[in-house]
Amino acid sequence: MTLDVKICGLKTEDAMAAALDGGASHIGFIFFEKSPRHVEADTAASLRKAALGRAKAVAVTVNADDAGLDAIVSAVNPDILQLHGGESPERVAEVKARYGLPVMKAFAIREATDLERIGSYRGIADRFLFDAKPPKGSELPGGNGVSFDWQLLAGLDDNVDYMLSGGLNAANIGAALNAVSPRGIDISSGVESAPGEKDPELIRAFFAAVRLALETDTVPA
Ligand SMILES: O=C(O)c1ccccc1N[C@@H]1O[C@H](COP(=O)(O)O)[C@@H](O)[C@H]1O
Repeated sequence: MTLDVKICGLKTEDAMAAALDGGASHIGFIFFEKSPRHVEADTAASLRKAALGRAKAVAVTVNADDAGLDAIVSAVNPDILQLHGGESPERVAEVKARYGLPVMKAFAIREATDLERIGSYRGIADRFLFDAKPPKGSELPGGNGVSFDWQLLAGLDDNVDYMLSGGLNAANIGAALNAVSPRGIDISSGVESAPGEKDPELIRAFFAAVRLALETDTVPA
């Protein structure tokens, strides 16, 4: 599978095994206490061992300070930091320099103008992640199972490296990959039986749907 696939919000060994056996290129751990997917650093450190040599471990944080990031990086030794809050370009640069790790910067998208913000992060963030804006009242900046209009990304130039995220699941991934050509996709609540509860069967079904989509002619090259 040349498309990167990130299964995010992993908390258990059986979910990790389903993600890795399915062919995940990235596995994500959420460090955000309000999330039902939040894990302590020592749990993530233990889980990530199974991914060594198989998938990249992504630490997902939201406006984390240096002390919080220090604790995560030293315990988990992630391959990538995903910054899913309102981190400025200067903060992204600071984080990259402090840890020497690639940074994936998340952006919440609802309308075309939301994409204008990526301009000041180009050359700083290593990759972008496009997620939907959280629904009103949600305490979570991500993991809401909400999609946005993928066509908004169709005009991006080819060298914008991004992961598509937000409300993806086995039923809609074919349409998503037919609409746009991300270098990676990222899923969390679409492979859960309840908030924060990953379902290995749904993980397997998602990979099957991705493979089917990639095999069909409808996916742009
Ligand atoms: O999943 C969470 O709880 C979460 C909390 C804080 C920041 C990001 C979070 N998840 C990210 O949300 C997107 C999409 O999730 P979904 O597939 O729509 O449920 C994904 O990038 C996660 O990394």
